[in-house]
Amino acid sequence: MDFRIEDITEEEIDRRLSVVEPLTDSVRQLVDAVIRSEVSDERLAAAKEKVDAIVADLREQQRPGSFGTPYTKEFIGMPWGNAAVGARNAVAPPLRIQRSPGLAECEMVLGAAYEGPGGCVHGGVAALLLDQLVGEAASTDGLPSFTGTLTVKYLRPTLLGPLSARAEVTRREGRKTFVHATMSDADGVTVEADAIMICPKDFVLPTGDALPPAADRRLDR
Ligand SMILES: CCCCC/C=C\C/C=C\C/C=C\C/C=C\CCCC(=O)SCCNC(=O)CCNC(=O)[C@H](O)C(C)(C)COP(=O)(O)OP(=O)(O)OC[C@H]1O[C@@H](n2cnc3c(N)ncnc32)[C@H](O)[C@@H]1OP(=O)(O)O
Repeated sequence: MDFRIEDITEEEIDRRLSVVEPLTDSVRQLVDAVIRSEVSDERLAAAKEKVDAIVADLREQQRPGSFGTPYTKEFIGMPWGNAAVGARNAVAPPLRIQRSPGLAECEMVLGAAYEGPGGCVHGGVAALLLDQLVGEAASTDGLPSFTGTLTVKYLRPTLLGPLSARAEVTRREGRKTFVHATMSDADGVTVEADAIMICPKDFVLPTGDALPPAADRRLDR
């Protein structure tokens, strides 16, 4: 696992985010436009050439492998490649997660890129987002934890559009944290999930440093 330390200031994090977040948002727009475009085949083929040119430009300098999750020395996480919340990852829906001890919640608008059954949110996308939230709820207050078991119950179809989600720690038992999560539309809960989150045995940071107290850790900016 990649938890490298990158010794940069909060100002530098903000500067980097101010460059990459608008780019990521434009790529999200591109994904949505490709799905829903009704322009001619010729214009679609021309768009491919333009996109290929941008990809070639960006590939001139690439890091090997994935982005990983660097932390600053102050333990601010930069999970910018993360599939659910990565600031550089257009696959991740645009989320702003609010965190408080044992709780993580967010509002979002899921569009065409997140479709499963026609007009509805893909069940795997709902599970992805709830998995992220249960991880954050468990890790903001207590031990950093990985998902051991995630049980997802789809109560009724979740229509694409404005949604909210929430995860709350219900109980802790040693290294295990139990979390309950829901996704809701304007009419109430559509998906609920229960997770057993586990802090790995003898957890130490790869740097060898002791884990800082929960209050001093921030999952991102
Ligand atoms: C500031 C610096 C912070 C550094 C960051 C560090 C860590 C980062 C962690 C979190 C990051 C923060 C936020 C996260 C946000 C989102 C996360 C998204 C969630 C994910 O996307 S995460 C990826 C998917 N996830 C995995 O990739 C896990 C793969 N797996 C393993 O890494 C091990 O398998 C592990 C660790 C799960 C257990 O390993 P282990 O050796 O510690 O377990 P052990 O045998 O000692 O069992 C101890 C007790 O847990 C019970 N138990 C064991 N396994 C269980 C299971 N699966 N389900 C239910 N209960 C289970 C036993 O029954 C026993 O219970 P009892 O004590 O009652 O007997």
